[in-house]
Amino acid sequence: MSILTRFVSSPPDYTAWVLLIGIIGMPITHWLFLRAFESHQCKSPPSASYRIPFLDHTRAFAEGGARLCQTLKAQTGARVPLLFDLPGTKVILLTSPNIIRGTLYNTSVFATNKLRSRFVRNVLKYTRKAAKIIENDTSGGDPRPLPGSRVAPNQRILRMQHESTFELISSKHGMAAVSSQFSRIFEEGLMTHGINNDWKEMDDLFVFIRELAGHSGIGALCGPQLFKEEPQFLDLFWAFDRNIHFYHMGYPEWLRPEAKQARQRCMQALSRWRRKAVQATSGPNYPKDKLWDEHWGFKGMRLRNELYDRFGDIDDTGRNGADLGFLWAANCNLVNTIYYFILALLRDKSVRERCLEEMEVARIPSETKDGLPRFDYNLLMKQPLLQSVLNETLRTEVTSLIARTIEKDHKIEGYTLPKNALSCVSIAVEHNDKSRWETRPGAENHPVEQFWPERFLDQEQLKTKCPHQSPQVSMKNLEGTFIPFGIGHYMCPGRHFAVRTIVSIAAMFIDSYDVEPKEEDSWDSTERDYTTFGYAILRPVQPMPFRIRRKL
Ligand code: HEM
Repeated sequence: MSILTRFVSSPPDYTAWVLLIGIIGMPITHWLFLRAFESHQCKSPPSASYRIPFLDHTRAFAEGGARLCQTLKAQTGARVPLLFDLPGTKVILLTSPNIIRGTLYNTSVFATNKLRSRFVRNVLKYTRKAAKIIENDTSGGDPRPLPGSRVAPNQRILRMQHESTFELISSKHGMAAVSSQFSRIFEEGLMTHGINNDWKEMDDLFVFIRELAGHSGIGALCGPQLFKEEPQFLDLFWAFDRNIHFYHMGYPEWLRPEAKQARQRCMQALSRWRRKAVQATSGPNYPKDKLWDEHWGFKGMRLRNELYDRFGDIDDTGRNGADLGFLWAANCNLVNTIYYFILALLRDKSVRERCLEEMEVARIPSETKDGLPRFDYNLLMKQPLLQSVLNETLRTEVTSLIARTIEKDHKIEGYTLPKNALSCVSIAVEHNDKSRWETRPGAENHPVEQFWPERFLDQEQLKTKCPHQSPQVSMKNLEGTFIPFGIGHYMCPGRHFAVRTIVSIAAMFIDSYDVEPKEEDSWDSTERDYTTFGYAILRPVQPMPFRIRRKL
């Protein structure tokens, strides 16, 4: 009897049937058993702490600012993913280096496109169709598309933005061009204040630096024409920055007319600026290789406009939004970091003097008429204390939230992160985790809340090994813990430009000017205005009246 006939014989051949069911059923049973075992092993993330269920978490994310900061910081040190159950969305807070590395590097599961799309629609006023282009681009910014992505090469808007803007600003020549324009505008601005060898009293150090650095940041990227189109641009820009959470949440504009007006006027000015730049540079004699000119500012701004020509759905409003978004990303953290870094150097005489010694190593002859100093940037950046103070400034001040959507169920450290939830890493939480920062060698007596300028110096080398050698910066065990620019594929594309610019500006300023607070204790205020928490570095609350003079 053939095998097949044994299944259709009468009476039935029960042995054959039992064998067949066993052969097919065993692997299935095995698979089901494994699945059940795995899901039993992988728990759902526990809920983040709250006082009033549901309400506390919803209110924190809806309101943002100080309430969100408090709610997130209360979870510091959790070491497991924590769930915030919000109406219609689950947000999973990811903490600890293992979990952060295991998620943010995994770009096929932890994606940015849907969140970017929401941001450009709500904050930057893209049309639905234009936002869809961003949403559909799952290919990432690298030359090779991310695994699993099938976006057509001519629809890879992220890649094109990387090529036109981010790679250019990170390149040796691009970075030097924009950074030197930044310094030029900053120094010209300083000169207009007429500060000489006599003390001059001023109202607020933060406003003073922010004006100078804001003009420089926007002028270095867009050239001088934008401020001619809208002399109030900087004030409107900072008003836009203050309202970023309001826009992002999609609240109706009529609730805050000043927010509506600030964004509208910024975008109108950008529209006029771009139209004029196109007109002035469309002739055949325009030197397209120039990295910087008076019309476009940075070449990347012109290339961005040309790239949008390839996307019919990105109209004038979309381009205004795209440019405003880029200006915002470039300046919202940079400008305030310059302020806090300069403040850290001014506040502590011993640190300032040691940093001035380090700067001497990098000094090069100044050729400028104003006598302002010049430094070799590469040498400046190698100076350990300067690096440590800058890192400590970034550690204590950066508050950004790094958000992704979870594209499929993902298991990590015994927990299942559910598909369609939102994952979120809080830089402020990671930068304030005592269990990681206070256990570093030599850091036991330096609480995370404290600004400790030497935190990033190798304390072991300083104290035990070679106390006579000049100190080294140590980033040991900080991967996934110190993340001011994010981590992984979507890390900040402006980070090299930012560091170079911050250090150059601070060195020039500290070397050339004496600055004193009018009221001694105002130097130490750590009070912050939390309005931009999660998006950008916070502003100080108290004005800081000061006196300033050119060094003798
Ligand atoms: C102290 C200064 C800065 C800090 C602390 C900072 C921090 C960050 C962080 C945390 C992110 C999010 C990364 C992620 O989602 O994984 C980011 C994104 C970004 N940053 Fe920066 N940034 C700074 C300066 C700059 C500058 C100077 C530029 C431009 C010249 C810039 C351009 C951008 C852009 C365009 C993005 C979005 C990238 C994307 O969509 O993939 N940033 N930055």
